[in-house]
Amino acid sequence: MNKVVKAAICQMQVVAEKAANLAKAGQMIHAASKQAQLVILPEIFNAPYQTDRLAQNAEPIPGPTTEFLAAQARENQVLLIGGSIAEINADGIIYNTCCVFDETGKLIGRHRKLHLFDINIPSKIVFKESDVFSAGDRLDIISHNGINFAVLICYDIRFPELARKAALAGAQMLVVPAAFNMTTGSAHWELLMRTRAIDNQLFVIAASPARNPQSSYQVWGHSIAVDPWGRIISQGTTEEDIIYADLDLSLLDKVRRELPVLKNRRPELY
Ligand SMILES: NC(=O)CCC(=O)C(=O)O
Repeated sequence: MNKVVKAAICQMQVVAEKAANLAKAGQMIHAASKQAQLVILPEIFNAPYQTDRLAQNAEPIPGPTTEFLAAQARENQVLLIGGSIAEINADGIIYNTCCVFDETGKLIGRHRKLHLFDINIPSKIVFKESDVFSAGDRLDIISHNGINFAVLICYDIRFPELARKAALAGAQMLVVPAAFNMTTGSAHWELLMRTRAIDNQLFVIAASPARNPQSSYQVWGHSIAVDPWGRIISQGTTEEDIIYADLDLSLLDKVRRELPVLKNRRPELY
């Protein structure tokens, strides 16, 4: 296989007004489409990532935000990993959900966050996603134009079994809409993305929002693309920006051939 995928991460600043977030996402997707075929948005890109604001911004799928994303994918001819939104289903259950659209605007994949971000680090950060969200219950491999990938949403990346399951099911890349915070982001963001890439010898592409001083939840930023050897291909700062990365899928075969850790596993022992 010798295929280079041109990816773009839209590290957009998320503000209070949904219309402004959609407008910003649209501008960034359009700009990114000039150079990239795969475009990624961050977690909860259409509304503030605050537990007291998520339910009021929840939408059905299909709904206004996913219709907007479908149109963006179609008009800009990109494979669009639509960050995530608060999804409300017919029973009133709310999920943190990523939708993936192909270049015709067709919904080709959906991932509901599997691990809810409930943490309490005294005098640093308390966050309880489970006050609002219910957890998803499945992991899918999405295949499109010879690219196989899994979507993990933010906190999902901390669970090595999940990433391993995706790799063993054929994922060549983990795409991670995210919104790490200042405390855990500074400690673990880069390490986790690089570790999952090394563990599983695949690409990891993680999209954060840009930092917004007005937000109650301060994001870490530093959107990142990592190759199967664990090298950082490109990384953002805390500012709004589009981060580009060329993903040479032939590297995956090379790394797995030369250092065959996936083949050398002894799953019967652990
Ligand atoms: N939105 C999230 O899931 C945040 C995850 C996070 O910050 C972490 O440290 O994990």
